[in-house]
Amino acid sequence: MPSAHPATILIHNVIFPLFLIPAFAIGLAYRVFALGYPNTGRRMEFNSRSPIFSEFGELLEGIVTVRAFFAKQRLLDGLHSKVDLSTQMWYSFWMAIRWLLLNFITLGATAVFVTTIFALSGYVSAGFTGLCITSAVAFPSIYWACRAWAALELDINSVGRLVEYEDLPQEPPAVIETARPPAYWPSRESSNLIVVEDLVVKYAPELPAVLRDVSLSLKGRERVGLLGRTGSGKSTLAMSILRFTDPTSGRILIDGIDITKIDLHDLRSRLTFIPQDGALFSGTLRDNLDPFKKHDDIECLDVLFRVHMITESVYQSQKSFRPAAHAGTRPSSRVANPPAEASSSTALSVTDVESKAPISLDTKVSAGGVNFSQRQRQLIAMARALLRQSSIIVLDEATSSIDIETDTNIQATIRKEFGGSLLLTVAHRLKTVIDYDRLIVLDKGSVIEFDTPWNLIQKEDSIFRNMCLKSGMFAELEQAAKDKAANDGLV
Ligand SMILES: Nc1ncnc2c1ncn2[C@@H]1O[C@H](COP(=O)(O)OP(=O)(O)OP(=O)(O)O)[C@@H](O)[C@H]1O
Repeated sequence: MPSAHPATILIHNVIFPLFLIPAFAIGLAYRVFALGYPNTGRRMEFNSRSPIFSEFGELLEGIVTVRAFFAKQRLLDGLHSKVDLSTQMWYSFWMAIRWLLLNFITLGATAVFVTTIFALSGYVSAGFTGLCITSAVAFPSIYWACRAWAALELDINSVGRLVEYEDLPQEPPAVIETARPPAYWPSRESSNLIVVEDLVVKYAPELPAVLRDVSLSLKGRERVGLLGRTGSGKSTLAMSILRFTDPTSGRILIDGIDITKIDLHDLRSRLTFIPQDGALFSGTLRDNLDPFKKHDDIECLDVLFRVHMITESVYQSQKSFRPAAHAGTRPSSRVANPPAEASSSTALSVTDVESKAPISLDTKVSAGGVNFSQRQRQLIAMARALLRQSSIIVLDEATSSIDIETDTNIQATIRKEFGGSLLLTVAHRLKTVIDYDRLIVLDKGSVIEFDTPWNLIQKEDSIFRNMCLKSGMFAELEQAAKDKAANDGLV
């Protein structure tokens, strides 16, 4: 093989670096396109798609409200515009991909062209030219690297979100072995069963206080109504007792124990909460009533009957087929004597079963209890509370979606069955709580009135009296409050 001419070698060594100029320019162009793409293409499309899913999910959750307010068209238009935007972004995304591919192919062709020019000028050996051209032809495959990189970035974003969720403030550990309350806690005989001291609650450090310096003391076996305008903090106070929100300052003592010092499981297993919309899980009705299988079937049927979920005829027929199924559990003390009001003619005529098939303990419950109405879910929550017989029961507007007739029956059941417990009811109906022992009236997070219904209704400038006057049932409420006070020997 003839050796290269010395002049050629000189030219190679001095002039060849000239090739670096177009190589640098082409490399820079690749970099600009490659870095620009992930910021524009996939992210635009991704960001415009997630609002559709979240809005659709919210829409399904609130479909009843949407229909009630005839907001279907407005929300549909909103959803359509989001779908339009996402489609535009999707189109732009694919156009960006094509644009990127076109640019990369052009850059690859430019690189081949420049190499060829250098080769033709004789400055580069044939072998080196071949190597350069082969490499330049492969340059557009950077395109796939770009797409993979963009996909990786988006996936890493999802991991980033998971890491964020990991850093969210957590509830305290479920079990604090060193601070377990005694088995008899909380005692229903305590004269200071719930004591709230200077309680301040905020939902977030930057938000204003929802409860401000709330102080009160509730006795065992007392029935206390919690009243106030919307947003006054009734639910927050009720939830604070179960530590759904922790105090910003102040404390809540239950039968002498600060509830922040014991574990959540102990606290919540000793109290009963009947929420507005009782949560149910998938399984049978029996599983929902008594998940830990502590009661026999007849006790479960008994409580269903007591809350008017089943009629007396259904109760009697199912009872006869069900001996006490769970050996070793305590026998029902109530079965022999069905509740007085349940055996009355009113109870006999009440049919609370909304479906035609009679409800039994084996009735299937779908996840979330969606095959039961909200009213039935509340009744089941009440039946569960009856089974548990806790010394503290918190009811959050538990009768708000129940018709007047059923409400009357339920109220009678509550009075009879929960007599041995401290009952704290978040109420919207004055009638519900007018014969309670005491009423708490909240306004803007502060307790402004706390007395017996009779004392409050008599007070000329009391907010409770004003509420009664505005209800249009003043005379009836006043009489009920007076009867209650007379019963208690207060008048
Ligand atoms: N999760 C939350 N995050 C932030 N603020 C909240 C939250 N829940 C309630 N609030 C605010 O706390 C205040 C009190 O709400 P709360 O639900 O306790 O009042 P309420 O008297 O029970 O009202 P309602 O009668 O409408 O149920 C309201 O201003 C409400 O906007």
